Amino acid sequence: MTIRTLDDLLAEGVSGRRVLVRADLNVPLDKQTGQIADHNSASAPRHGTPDGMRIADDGRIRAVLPTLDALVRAGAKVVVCSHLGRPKGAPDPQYSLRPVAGRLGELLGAPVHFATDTVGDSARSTVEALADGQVALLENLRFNKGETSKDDAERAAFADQLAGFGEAYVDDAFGAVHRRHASVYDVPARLPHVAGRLVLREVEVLGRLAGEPERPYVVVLGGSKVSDKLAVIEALLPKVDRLLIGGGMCFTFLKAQGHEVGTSLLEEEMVETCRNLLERSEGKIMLPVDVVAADAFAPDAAHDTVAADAIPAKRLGLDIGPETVAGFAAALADAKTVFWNGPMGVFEMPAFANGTRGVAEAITKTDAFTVVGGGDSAAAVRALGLDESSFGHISTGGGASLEYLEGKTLPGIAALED
Ligand SMILES: Nc1ncnc2c1ncn2[C@@H]1O[C@H](COP(=O)(O)OP(=O)(O)O)[C@@H](O)[C@H]1O
Ligand SMILES: O=C(OP(=O)(O)O)[C@H](O)COP(=O)(O)O
Repeated sequence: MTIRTLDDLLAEGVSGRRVLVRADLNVPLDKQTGQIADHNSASAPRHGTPDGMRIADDGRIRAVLPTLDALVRAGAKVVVCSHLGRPKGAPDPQYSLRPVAGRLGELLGAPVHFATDTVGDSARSTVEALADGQVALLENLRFNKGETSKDDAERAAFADQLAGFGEAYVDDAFGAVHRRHASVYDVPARLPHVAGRLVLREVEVLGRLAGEPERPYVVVLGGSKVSDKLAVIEALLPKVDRLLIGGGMCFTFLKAQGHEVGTSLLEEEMVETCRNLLERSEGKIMLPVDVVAADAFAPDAAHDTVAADAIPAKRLGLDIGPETVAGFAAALADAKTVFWNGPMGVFEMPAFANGTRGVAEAITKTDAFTVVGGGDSAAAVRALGLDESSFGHISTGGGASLEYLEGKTLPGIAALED
């Protein structure tokens, strides 16, 4: 099995050819409403649009620049596609990629032509009008049911339309390679396909962790995509020495231990799974002993640190508490390999950012090989003003890197193999 690379495609010559690039431009956005405090503007300048959405962190846009720059310099007509957020298969203005087109143009130093639909009239005319070395961005892939459909025929019909925009396909969307979606899985079957620079680099570095990581190997999990990640824990447990669970992930486990979690993020139908995992974990799983519980999901909500087994009924846990941070730091201290995915709390609100900051700092203090994965986790590192160079690798994919570490064959990687 081999995977051809962007360099192979460039060697064939792409001048004047239309190249379809699947990128993961799923950047964190916030609204200019003051709802989320602008605590990170010093380290991460925001890029806004008149319609009110701002890019809180442009790391995922920057990550795809090496691939796009190379194609532009080689004179390709570059058609970029991506998802943003989780719209439900129909246009939804809050998930428009328009602000991303603006920022991508600034970073590339040339305007990016934005199509207001994904495969409709606007996309067709935008792609048609591209000159050599120009870049177009299509509107959010997930505005179309076919992108994420479980029905093969529905995905295929959408993939046929998308593939019509390229003579070759480059996958540089590492953050989405674990998704069996039309643009990731079905389009490469229809076009000559290669891996972009970002995908290659991610696979190379994460390969170090997927093989024989130096021990102790500690994995830290948080964030809010609870059901996605619970599925991964089972496979990871035998490979790790310790698994520290915070963020929105921890409440389903606390519930499984018999504690009430108030109105915290909870996957009721996964409680039994968590109970089984705890029973079989041989003591490897560490959960919070205290949490910061608030009376609302808001930056100015009243909040207190409470014991993890005493969360008041009307409150929700928005961060791990200081005792937990100290315990997690101790569990990390002798690690030789660390993988961290998912913020420990709602770090976007300063009142609930201390857990994420504390655990991130503890990770940087180890002499381990450290990898941070995930759009929001990487954004948190930058937003909290942490030194990016003190981590071994900052991956653009959270779910993708976790599934890669599991040793799974990922649909988006398999689709590139010849
Ligand atoms: N206790 C919590 N309750 C609700 N949301 C949380 C909690 N802790 C963290 N989060 C949220 O999780 C989000 C990131 O989750 P996720 O997408 O899983 O991470 P990543 O993008 O790094 O993979 C952040 O926006 C953060 O606000
Ligand atoms: O943000 C992403 O993943 P991550 O939060 O696991 O890093 C990717 O863009 C994939 O998005 P999805 O989890 O909605 O498929």
